[in-house]
Amino acid sequence: MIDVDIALSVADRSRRFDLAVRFATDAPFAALYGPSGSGKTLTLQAIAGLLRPSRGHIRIDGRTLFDAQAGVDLAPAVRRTGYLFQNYALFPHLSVRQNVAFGLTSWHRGRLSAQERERVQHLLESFDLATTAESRPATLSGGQQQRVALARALACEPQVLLLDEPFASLNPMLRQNLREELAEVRRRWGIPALMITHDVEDVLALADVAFIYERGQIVQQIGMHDASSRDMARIVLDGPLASDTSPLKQKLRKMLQASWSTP
Ligand SMILES: Nc1ncnc2c1ncn2[C@@H]1O[C@H](COP(=O)(O)OP(=O)(O)OP(=O)(O)O)[C@@H](O)[C@H]1O
Repeated sequence: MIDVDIALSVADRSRRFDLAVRFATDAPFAALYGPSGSGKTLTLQAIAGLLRPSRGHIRIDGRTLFDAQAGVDLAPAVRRTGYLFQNYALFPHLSVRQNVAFGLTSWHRGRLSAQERERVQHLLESFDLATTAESRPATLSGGQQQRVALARALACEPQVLLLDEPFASLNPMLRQNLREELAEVRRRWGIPALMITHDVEDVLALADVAFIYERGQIVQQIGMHDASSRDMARIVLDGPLASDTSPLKQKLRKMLQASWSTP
């Protein structure tokens, strides 16, 4: 169960943004969906402990990561959240093995215990990366790079995976394959995921529930398995892809618009 109820503000000299979101879900795969600048990344950063909310709480499986009233604010390293950054953010100067080990906090102290070395090796093997373990990320395919990023995110034995637009800037063919791979990994490891996306196809292919963001708030929650045509129309037509012109999305738009306008 992911239980989030937080408010926070960020500001620089000229602007200020207020986030106030509340959701609780036990869905295995939840999408945070909405226009650019609506507060999705700030939400993930707050869950990971990279930003401190001014009020509220964050609980995962009953474990409190943050509670303003009770004065609980766990450090990012002990929150057990597996963060998969946009475009994976692999370290180009580190080998695949070192990138995966980076997910373990002790790596930063400069040495891994025998048990941790074993865990890294196990992750490399599970993700079919053992033969590329000493290579640099740039020499890997897109799929292999995603697997390195996932292995790194899983190294800390997370209670939740936080995925920030995992497929942004990938070509459509690769996207499709990587969606399947991500779904399979998530199932195999049995870890719930929160995924930011701008792509309605990610929501349709992966999400059990979608939280629709607008201007720092969640304005709707849509259960994807029993979504009505009106809900679906909202996702496609009112979402950030309303002006998308790809043929598949245009077709879907027409279909949904028709079903939406049928009494
Ligand atoms: N440190 C900061 N100082 C000031 N404003 C910030 C700061 N961090 C984020 N913002 C602003 O907060 C708003 C929400 O940002 P956020 O990154 O959460 O949006 P998002 O929904 O994830 O967008 P995208 O989908 O484009 O990544 C944006 O207007 C952003 O410019």
